[in-house]
Amino acid sequence: MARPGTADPRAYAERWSALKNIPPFLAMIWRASPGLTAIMVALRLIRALVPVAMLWIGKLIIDEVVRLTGLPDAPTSLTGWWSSGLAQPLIWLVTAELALALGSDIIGRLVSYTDSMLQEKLVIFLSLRLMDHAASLDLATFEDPAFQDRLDRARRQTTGRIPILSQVMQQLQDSVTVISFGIGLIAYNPWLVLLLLIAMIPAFLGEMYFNSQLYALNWRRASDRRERDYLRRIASSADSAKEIKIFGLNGFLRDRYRLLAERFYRENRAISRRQLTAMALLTALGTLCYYAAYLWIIGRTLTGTLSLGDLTFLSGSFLRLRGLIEGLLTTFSNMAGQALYLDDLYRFFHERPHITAGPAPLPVPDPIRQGVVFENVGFRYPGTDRWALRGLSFTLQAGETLALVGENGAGKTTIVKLLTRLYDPTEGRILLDGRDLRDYDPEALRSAIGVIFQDFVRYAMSAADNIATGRISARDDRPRITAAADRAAAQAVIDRLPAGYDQMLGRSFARGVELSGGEWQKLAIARAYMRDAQILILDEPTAALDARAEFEVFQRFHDLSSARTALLISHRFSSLRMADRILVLEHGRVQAQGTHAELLAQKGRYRDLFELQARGYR
Ligand SMILES: Nc1ncnc2c1ncn2[C@@H]1O[C@H](COP(=O)(O)OP(=O)(O)OP(=O)(O)O)[C@@H](O)[C@H]1O
Repeated sequence: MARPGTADPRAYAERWSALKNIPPFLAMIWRASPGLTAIMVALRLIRALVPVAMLWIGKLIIDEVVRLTGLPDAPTSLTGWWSSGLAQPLIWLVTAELALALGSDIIGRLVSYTDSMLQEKLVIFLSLRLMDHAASLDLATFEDPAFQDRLDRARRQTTGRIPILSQVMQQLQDSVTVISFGIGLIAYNPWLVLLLLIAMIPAFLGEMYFNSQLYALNWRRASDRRERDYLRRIASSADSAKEIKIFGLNGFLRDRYRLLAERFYRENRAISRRQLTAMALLTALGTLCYYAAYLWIIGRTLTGTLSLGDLTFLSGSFLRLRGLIEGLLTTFSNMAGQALYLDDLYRFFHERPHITAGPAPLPVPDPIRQGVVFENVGFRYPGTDRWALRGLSFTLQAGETLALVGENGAGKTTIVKLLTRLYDPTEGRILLDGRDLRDYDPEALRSAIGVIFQDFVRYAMSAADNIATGRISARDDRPRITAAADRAAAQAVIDRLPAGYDQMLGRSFARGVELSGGEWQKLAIARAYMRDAQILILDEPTAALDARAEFEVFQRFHDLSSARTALLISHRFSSLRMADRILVLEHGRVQAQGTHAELLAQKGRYRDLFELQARGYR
């Protein structure tokens, strides 16, 4: 890693090449709202030409005043001027100047208005794209920390990079203004423009350099920043407040946060200080050049080569040009800096899922006739060397309820992830009705499976929506939601809520009601029933349920799943015994299988675990 503030030539070059990101960004702005973009460009173009027009009319006014006051028989009173009609052209000029000034104000307001509307449109457009794209990616991608960094950066771009829109537009407008002033100046003396450019370029390059340094620093710090944000979040979130209070973790979290934040601050400061001195010198150079040109113009006016009007126009143009070019170069450098960050957004958008439907995916059989077969399946999580599953073979027959049992880390949840194609096996294969899972469309496959994970999501939404997420297309089908709640023994939970099915749940929003762990779990189980899926998977669905609730849930599960293929994961033997068959897993392999009675008779691992649990109840 480069020492903070040290020159990183790669970052400098990257900055220039990042400008290539601007055209696709403009294309996105256009796609976000073609109408507003067109209006914005038109308004800015008009506005761009106003300054030169105003200054030129100003010059004409001064020259006219000088000419009129120099007339041998010039009137001496205002009424005299009025009645003589001599001042008529002057009045027209002043009126034109006034009209331009008023018009420019109005256009300025319109530009701000379209700017902010367009920004809103762009945020919506980018956020929707981000959400859609994130949803299309593999779970493995999400579990990769490098991807997390990229996602974090991209997420910031959806709102953080919005100023680039105004910058690009302003740049366009200012360039047109600069060209219009430049043409005026060149007409008098081309060297003036050259002098101006020479004065500006060092400051511009300096600005570019320091911005690239700051970007490089931010880039390197993405993962630290994520940790910093994470610490701040857990130290101040409702979910963690309980544990942080009880364990007195605040000091520990604060210290870690401060350590990271201060390191970031120090590195930032080092660059900013160097920027301060260097840029002060380079800007002074610009000022010197401006005064050199100013002297030249004054000299030419004294010698009579230029008129008084020319003097105002030229010195005004020069001053405006200097400000404009300076602004243009700084914005350009900023824009190039912002464009670097756009890289992160594009890189995220270019991320592709690997688990996709083949060219001619098979329809998922309905009904499933044979079931699922794991054939010598081995699986390693990406980025790890350890086999989570190895040489795993078993069958889940159609219509049967199969239970998985095993100690923590035995690989139970991993089996579910493979079955739902959140991951593909590293070796071996999984068959559904004799065909590899990869031959089916993953989305169609997932919609045929109802699964509730241990770490199901507690949506800060209404109770009805929390159930409807199991089949969001049936969100308005209240009878279906009620039936699912009933099957999951969740009806009583809903009945106790002040607003019933419409009750907002969780603590995130006003009027939200928090549920107990078991109550949430019942809603999650209802979610699985919403699906009407061919294969039902419950991954430790009853861990938070009390004994009576668990009995009730399983009784219903048993009644309802008699004709349905089901996979049940549980540590509780009371739940396991209702399965048709039980698979005992150990270190990612099948250690034994059979019915509850058969396994007990085998005097193996299952019986040991059963005895251990039973002893606890005696
Ligand atoms: N996302 C992941 N990345 C890397 N390794 C993982 C990941 N998820 C699980 N593992 C590892 O894979 C192994 C199997 O995990 P799995 O979650 O399938 O176990 P389990 O049997 O469901 O355990 P539990 O009873 O605790 O839920 C574990 O050793 C775990 O450390």
